[in-house]
Amino acid sequence: MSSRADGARPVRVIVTGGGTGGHVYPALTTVNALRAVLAEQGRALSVSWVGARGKLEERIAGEHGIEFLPVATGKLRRARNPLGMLTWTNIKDLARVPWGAVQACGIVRRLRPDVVVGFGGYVAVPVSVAAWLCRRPLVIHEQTVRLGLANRILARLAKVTAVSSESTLGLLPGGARAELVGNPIRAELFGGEPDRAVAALGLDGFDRALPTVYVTGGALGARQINNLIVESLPWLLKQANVVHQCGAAEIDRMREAATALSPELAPRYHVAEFIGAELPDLFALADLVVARSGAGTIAELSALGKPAVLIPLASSAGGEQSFNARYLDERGAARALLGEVTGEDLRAAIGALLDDPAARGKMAEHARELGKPDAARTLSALILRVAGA
Ligand SMILES: CC(=O)N[C@H]1[C@@H](OP(=O)(O)OP(=O)(O)OC[C@H]2O[C@@H](n3ccc(=O)[nH]c3=O)[C@H](O)[C@@H]2O)O[C@H](CO)[C@@H](O)[C@@H]1O
Repeated sequence: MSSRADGARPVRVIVTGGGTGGHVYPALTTVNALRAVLAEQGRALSVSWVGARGKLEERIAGEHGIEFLPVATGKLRRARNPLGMLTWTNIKDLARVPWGAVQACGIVRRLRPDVVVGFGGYVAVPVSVAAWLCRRPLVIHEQTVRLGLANRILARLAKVTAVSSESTLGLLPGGARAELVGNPIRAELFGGEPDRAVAALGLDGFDRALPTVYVTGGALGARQINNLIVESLPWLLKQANVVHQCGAAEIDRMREAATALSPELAPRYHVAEFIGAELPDLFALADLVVARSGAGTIAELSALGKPAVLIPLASSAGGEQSFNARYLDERGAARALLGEVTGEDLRAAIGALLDDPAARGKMAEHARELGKPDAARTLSALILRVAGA
């Protein structure tokens, strides 16, 4: 097995990771950046994505012409049943991990990648272990400020753990090598145009003299945020237009709630289950964002310099979303609403920012200071260095 990529043939990379947008989009963005960097050097990329069957990564890899290879995977849960014992599901999931590692070993042996890059999610565990067992160089990317459970284990096996935030550097286990790169975000997010969002989403009823608030619950939507917004809509729409991404499971309930709005306010409200290709333009249109504080969302808000009110998912692994939200809040880059959030809390936070464009401007500036718009290229350079390319 050759240990270094030579100049003549394509650089062979296995990426792995998935489950949610927070892992999948950084992986996709990095593949695109690797392709671009290598093309500038007149070289090609040969890439395979190892993920879990039926999850977001399979669809996204397919849509972007990336070879997809499935392996078995299971959730590594810390929580057990109330008696403190492992449940049957825990045991089944645990048993799938070594089987996934056996499958992943077969893939790594066959493809002989120059480097394996893990972006987190349960599926990254067996594939990263396989890279280590087969002595292929491993790079781990951590999106969150806190180090996830899987990546804390895998960091010891990796040549380099690439982190998104400076404060993560101190959290790595002894012996692990870390470099700060940021969290890769899709290049197209930087090219948004407000007027295109109005046309693409059909926002003709919006009052363009008023600010626009973009509400997002993360790729799947967030019931808590949906409830808070529905309760606050009659107040909010008097002073702003609202685009509300609510998740597929809640779209009917949200449309039903919107029928109660007065004819004067209703045209200022647009609800969607998911924002696809319109996202760059919508970010450009938004004067304020109300969001969950998943790592992908906060990386985007920072890189784009968007003022935000963050409502973290309190039960995210290790309270990671609360940590993210607090991190931005302490740096003046967002307003975090922690613990039990009431409609009144949300209205106070939104109202303070809508009434004060200068405060929004300052918040946007602080957000931009934390942003790392070059993360994808920095990470690509690191990956190619580890690959010996
Ligand atoms: C519930 C859960 O476990 N969440 C985790 C998950 O976040 P999750 O994947 O839910 O959220 P993130 O904020 O990290 O990423 C969401 C991504 O989806 C995109 N998007 C969202 C809505 C939409 O309509 N269109 C769209 O494109 C966002 O722009 C972003 O790129 O992985 C993150 C990264 O490890 C973690 O920080 C989160 O705690």
